[in-house]
Amino acid sequence: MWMSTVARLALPALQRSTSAMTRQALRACRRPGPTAAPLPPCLVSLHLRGRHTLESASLPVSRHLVRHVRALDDDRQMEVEWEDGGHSLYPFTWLRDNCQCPLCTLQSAQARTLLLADLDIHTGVDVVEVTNDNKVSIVWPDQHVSVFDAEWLKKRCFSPAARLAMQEELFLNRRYYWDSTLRIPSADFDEVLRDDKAALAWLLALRRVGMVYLKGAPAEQGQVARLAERIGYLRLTFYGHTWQVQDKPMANNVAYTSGKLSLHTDYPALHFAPGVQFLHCINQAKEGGESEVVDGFHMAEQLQREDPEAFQTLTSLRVDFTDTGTDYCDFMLQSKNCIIDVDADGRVVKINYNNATRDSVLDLPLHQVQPFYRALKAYVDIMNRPENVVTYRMEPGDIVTFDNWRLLHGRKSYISRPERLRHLEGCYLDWDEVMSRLRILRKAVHEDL
Ligand SMILES: C[N+](C)(C)CCCC(=O)O
Ligand SMILES: O=C(O)CCC(=O)C(=O)O
Ligand SMILES: [Fe+2]
Ligand SMILES: [Zn+2]
Repeated sequence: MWMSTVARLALPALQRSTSAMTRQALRACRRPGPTAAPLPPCLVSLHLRGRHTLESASLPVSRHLVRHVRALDDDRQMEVEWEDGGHSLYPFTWLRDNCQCPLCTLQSAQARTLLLADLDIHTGVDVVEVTNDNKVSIVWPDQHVSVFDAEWLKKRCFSPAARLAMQEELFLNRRYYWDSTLRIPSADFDEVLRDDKAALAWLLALRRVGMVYLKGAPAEQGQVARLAERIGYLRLTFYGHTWQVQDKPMANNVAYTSGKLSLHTDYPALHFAPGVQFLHCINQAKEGGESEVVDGFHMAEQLQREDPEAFQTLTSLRVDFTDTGTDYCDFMLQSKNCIIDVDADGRVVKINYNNATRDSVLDLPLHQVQPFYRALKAYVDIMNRPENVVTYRMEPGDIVTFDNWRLLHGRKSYISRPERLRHLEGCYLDWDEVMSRLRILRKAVHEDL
């Protein structure tokens, strides 16, 4: 199994920017150039999805100076002319709504106290001017005064490019797509727990690549919970705070047998499936039990290209999923999910597919049943192509952390030995909490420089 070390590679890049750091961390996943030392043949092809460059994700370091401001009263907008020649427009309504003064904002919570009932969405302005400390001050008709920081305004510019850059900084939605040549980004378990830079590199790669391998954890229960605490808190489900993947009598889930698990995302029986999954190998089988993963977003893109009709079907038809049993407590789940979720702009955002929990109830008109199976088969066939699948074998102490909205994972069947049971411990988190920690770490690491 070939891997690249995210933490170590990320360090020198920190002097530049977060995005440079990501780039550095991810460079490890690329196939080395012809000048590199003799290398294993099976490395990497990643390509970046998205329209803009990595640089736009960087935290701004330059200082933006305001040259001039003026009120465009007819448009009810304020225009800022920047020292570098650029211009930004800000609607009066938005400016009044976002007044940062202690009357309009609860400073301790950085939250708006101004009520919408008290916002005049047709307001004019009396005076706009640049202060001598590079701020913009506005006097409103009722003589309320707002003062805006130039940097703060610049980041909130409404131009398409500025909005795109801000959204990328907040959400890191650009992904590196991969296939079987991926070198799984890897990091040291203890380092990630101890060191903020290592933790940041881990979460950046988890977001961009969708998967990071952590090595060196103790081969005993409790480690995925420690890792979840590093971020915030884990996601409780009916299978418990953490759960033990073992061959169990009267298994309440196909995962708890020694059988093969075809490529799946976990928990499509929930309408909001867990965003992130950790799996820690405590004991591996002597024979079988190897792991497989594919990049579900990349596979969806391939499906869209090769078979647009199937893509259309899987992004529009909602499929029933079901899960009944007892574990943390008794449960009887039903959900309806598209196999491929797209956002309002048609971008793939989440895969929901576990063949084991797909319900026999299929809420489709008769004529859509066969087209649905045809489409699902087309997607699964693409996933199962050897050039798309990454195979690895977990050993005791290994933890795989991955994007459960994006990756599909599976395992080969194994021979179960009761005296030395194969044992993985797993847990879930959600992306909101993971991204929250990522932003805090990014801020802390940048301020530390
Ligand atoms: C591993 N486990 C049992 C917690 C969940 C398996 C995934 C699923 O049923 O969708
Ligand atoms: O046993 C494994 O390797 C994977 C288990 C799994 O996918 C699951 O528990 O959902
Ligand atoms: Fe799973
Ligand atoms: Zn105010």
